[in-house]
Amino acid sequence: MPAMPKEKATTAVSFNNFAELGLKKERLGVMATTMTRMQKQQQQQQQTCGCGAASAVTTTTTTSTTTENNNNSRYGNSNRYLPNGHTSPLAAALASNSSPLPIYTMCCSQQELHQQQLRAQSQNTKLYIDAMMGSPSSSRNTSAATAVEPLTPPKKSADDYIFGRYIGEGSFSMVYLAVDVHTRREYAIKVCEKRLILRERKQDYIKREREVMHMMTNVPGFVNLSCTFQDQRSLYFVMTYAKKGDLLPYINKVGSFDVACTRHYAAELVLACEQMHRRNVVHRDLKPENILLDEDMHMLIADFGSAKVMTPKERTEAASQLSDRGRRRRSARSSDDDEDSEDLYYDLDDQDDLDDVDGESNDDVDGGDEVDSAYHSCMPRRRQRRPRRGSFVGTAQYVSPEVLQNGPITPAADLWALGCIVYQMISGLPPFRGSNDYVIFKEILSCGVDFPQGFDKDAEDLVKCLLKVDPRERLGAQDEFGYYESIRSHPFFAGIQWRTLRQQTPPPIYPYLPGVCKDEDFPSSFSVPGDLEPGLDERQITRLLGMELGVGSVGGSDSAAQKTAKTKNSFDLSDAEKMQRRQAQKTDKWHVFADDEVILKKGFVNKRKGLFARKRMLLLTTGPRLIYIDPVQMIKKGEIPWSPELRVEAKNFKIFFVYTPNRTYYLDDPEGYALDWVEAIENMSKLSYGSAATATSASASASASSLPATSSSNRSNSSSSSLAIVASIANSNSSASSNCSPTARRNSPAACRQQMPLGSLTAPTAASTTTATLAVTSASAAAAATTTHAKKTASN
Ligand SMILES: Nc1ncnc2c1ncn2[C@@H]1O[C@H](COP(=O)(O)OP(=O)(O)OP(=O)(O)O)[C@@H](O)[C@H]1O
Repeated sequence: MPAMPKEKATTAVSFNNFAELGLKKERLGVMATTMTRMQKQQQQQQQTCGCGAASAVTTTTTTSTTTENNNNSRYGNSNRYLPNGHTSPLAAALASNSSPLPIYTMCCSQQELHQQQLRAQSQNTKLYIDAMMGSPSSSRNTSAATAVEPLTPPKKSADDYIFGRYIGEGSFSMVYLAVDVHTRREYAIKVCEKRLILRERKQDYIKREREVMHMMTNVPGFVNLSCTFQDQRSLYFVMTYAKKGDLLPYINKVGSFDVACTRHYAAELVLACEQMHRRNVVHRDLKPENILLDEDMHMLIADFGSAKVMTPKERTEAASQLSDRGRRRRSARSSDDDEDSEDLYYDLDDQDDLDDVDGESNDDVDGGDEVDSAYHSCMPRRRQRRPRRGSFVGTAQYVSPEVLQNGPITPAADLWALGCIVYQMISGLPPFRGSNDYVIFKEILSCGVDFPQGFDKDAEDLVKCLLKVDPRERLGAQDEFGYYESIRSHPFFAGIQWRTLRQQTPPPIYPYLPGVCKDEDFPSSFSVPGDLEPGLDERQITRLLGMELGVGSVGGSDSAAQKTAKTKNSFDLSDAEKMQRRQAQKTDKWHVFADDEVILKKGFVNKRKGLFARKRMLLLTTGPRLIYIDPVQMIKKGEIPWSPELRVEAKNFKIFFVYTPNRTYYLDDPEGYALDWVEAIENMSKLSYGSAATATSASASASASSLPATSSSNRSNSSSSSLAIVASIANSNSSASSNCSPTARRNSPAACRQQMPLGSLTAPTAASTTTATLAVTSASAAAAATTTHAKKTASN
């Protein structure tokens, strides 16, 4: 999920590293003993080497598919399960790791020696991973010897779960939905490949994630870690399954949330921050992708790989460092005792990789434009990662200025992220955007936040209070430890019942469209376009009622092309007609964007994403395709993907929505041809996918046409929309995931083979519900708009 390299590559694990890792004392002690034993054995082996050169000996734990159960093994409370009185599975694992089997003992050349040392180092690293997760070999040995076998909980292994489907992937992990064969409970199981962890040197990351997940298990609002185990190839984290996926696709789908919805999720995030911070955990990578949603649409915070667990001393030191205004980032670099201090340092003076600072990606084939480009850059995926000389913990768009400047890490870093996320929920995009990290970082340090028109004023104030460059000035930073009174009492949160928040049903996800009034069919801001001809002739009526078939809403300058288009009302063109039309449109300046297809309809629209809008020329072609073009730069910006699931809905004469499985496109035709567009797109859909694709829509349309155009009907439209949004995202999640990705196949062919349909795992009616709901919504909205128009015409 996170796209940025989160940490400096750790050196191969040596004994000294353990101390840096801040392991608990007893664990450190046991590890020390083990490592000393290993070193001694190596020395002994070296002594047996007769050539005088130091030869390395590697050891093996004779790994097998035996697994080690760490179930319920939170340190300190699970001793009764552990063999030989060890205080943790880690200790038990390490202590029993005392009989490594020598693989070889041989005299060797320097080169061989080097290779052997590398192998030994890697083996030590492996042992370290074993130690983190509980060593399989050690557990086997120990359990054989132990007298307390009956107290050992049943060992878990991959065989205890049915792996249902692929959910997603991280840098070195795959996450699957699985069912415990004994309890039938669903879990998300993160399977981390040891090979990749070693290669990427992510041992610390994994250790930290496990440690913090343990700390946050059973805390409301967090993904529980049910158990961990491992086999020869992988480490397994068995976690709460967050059924509704992460927050980002929801924002993406509706563009942005309405205020009630934003308020609720922001409040849940405040509670989560309180829970973490009172445990001295700073997440450091809060972002919509790391906010998962449970079945009831409540937040579950995940992904603690970047988290920092602060000791009280560190907290005090950070606080005092914060007050030292004269401290500059370069001097901080040498003195900071944060284990990640070098990782955190991002050198903004480094011009080495400042290519494309002003560049803008035009190659957005996924249906994006420059807003989307910014958006996509806000969702840095792994493939967007670039190796850097200095890196940092977190994700570019949400990283706080003090993290960028290598300042002391305090919980206020998460409050900064909270401000970014509130901004994104309301507006659709994070506050700091840019074509590359450098631009984003400059934006962050200058804290130049623009609030687009329509941004809720209380939300704006809250965001401004949270996005303070000086962490001490951030709202909540001076509050009582782990209780953000000043945030809770901000006017934006008025009405929030904090104590029962997680028991309440979250508000449905409504798009936030200040231009679309929910209580009237025509927003008061509607103004008649100046370039329309006066009168109410047949053509105007047709335009107003949206009955004109297949004729484009073309601006004045394109009226010739419009006349050409008007000659055909049907999209069902013969080959000869197509050829003729193509010939005729060659003089049209938009023709070059149509890839030699016939342009059936075209017109300027404002394409909205959250509160942001861009003017675009929209083309409907015989493809069928919906292509949008930047009319200033004359660049194709993207396409709305066609599929049988594509649906279209008119909100009023100006605004229409195009629903696709993964995104809703909010389009605003300033000339008021929204109903034309709906009609044309539906016609094209019928033509491409048969009447079945639109049959539901048509029948719903017939029945919905008798619906009164009241505000309540509008509200129910919105409600249907939002339900559909949840259903369709959940559905698209499952359908997208049900296809085993290439990476999944590559990494876990067995798991992919196991992708059997698990009846209890899927929501079989989701697709049909979504389709029907959207169709009804579309039809009733059109009916509402038409009826109201008729009323207005009559009154005129
Ligand atoms: N408990 C869970 N329930 C449902 N989905 C999950 C769960 N945990 C992770 N996922 C999903 O699985 C995907 C991969 O998650 P994972 O934690 O492996 O990687 P990541 O955190 O995205 O990336 P990285 O490991 O690089 O930080 C994500 O898309 C995430 O939304």
